[in-house]
Amino acid sequence: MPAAPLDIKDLSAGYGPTRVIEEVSFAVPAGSRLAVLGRNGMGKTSLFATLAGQTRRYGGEIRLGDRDITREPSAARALLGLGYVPQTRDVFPTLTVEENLFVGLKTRPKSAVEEAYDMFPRLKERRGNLGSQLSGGEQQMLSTARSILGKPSVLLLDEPLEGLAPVICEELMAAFSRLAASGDMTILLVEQRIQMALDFADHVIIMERGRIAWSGSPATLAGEHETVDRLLGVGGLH
Ligand SMILES: Nc1ncnc2c1ncn2[C@@H]1O[C@H](COP(=O)(O)OP(=O)(O)OP(=O)(O)O)[C@@H](O)[C@H]1O
Repeated sequence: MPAAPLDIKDLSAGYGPTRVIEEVSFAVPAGSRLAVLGRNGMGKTSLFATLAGQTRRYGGEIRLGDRDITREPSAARALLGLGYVPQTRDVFPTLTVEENLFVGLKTRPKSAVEEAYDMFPRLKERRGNLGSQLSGGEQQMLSTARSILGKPSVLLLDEPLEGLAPVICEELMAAFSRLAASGDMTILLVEQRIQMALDFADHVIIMERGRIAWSGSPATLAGEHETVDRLLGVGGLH
């Protein structure tokens, strides 16, 4: 599937009676890279979970390409091209690394797992190990690789660098950039390492208490020290 645009209008959602996403609207053009930033607890993970159909929606609309997916259940959204790598590392503990990757292939041939091994040589070394035997960083790689193998048209990455060594972070961000640049995927990224997110993204939104408090380009944000201090915390850019 080629990259698709994502269009969000007036989206409000939460958990049971608790609303944590409030009238959020934004559009992400096909093949572009959006960074979603904000301090802890401001709603970044909940926004992605809402896009993936895993929270209770109170109102608003989500369009993926030319389809309205607002009322589609989570599994249908995945089939329609929405890939989601949650912060909680979605690894099957009793399957091997390779079996985990096979699950991500959907209808693609098994030989396509080599794409994951090219991206993460570490996974190739551990292809016969069980998911439960991997380190946190390896689980992170596996969860990300499995989603990418499904060739989603829009990929939601919630803190994909957590637990990874700096050199691997840089390789991974470069790989994400290539996926977006090749027109294969539209990528939305939640990341605490703000500078890395800004280097990657072509557009940024900052969330505060479930709303979008700021939206603009990485270059503009880098010059707005007051915004960075207020919405991301002093010393936010590093
Ligand atoms: N399962 C849940 N049930 C009820 N409230 C929740 C649940 N998950 C998150 N929340 C609340 O929703 C709000 C937003 O949390 P969320 O995890 O989306 O923020 P975040 O910006 O991703 O934070 P972090 O950077 O710490 O991951 C918080 O007030 C949080 O306590």
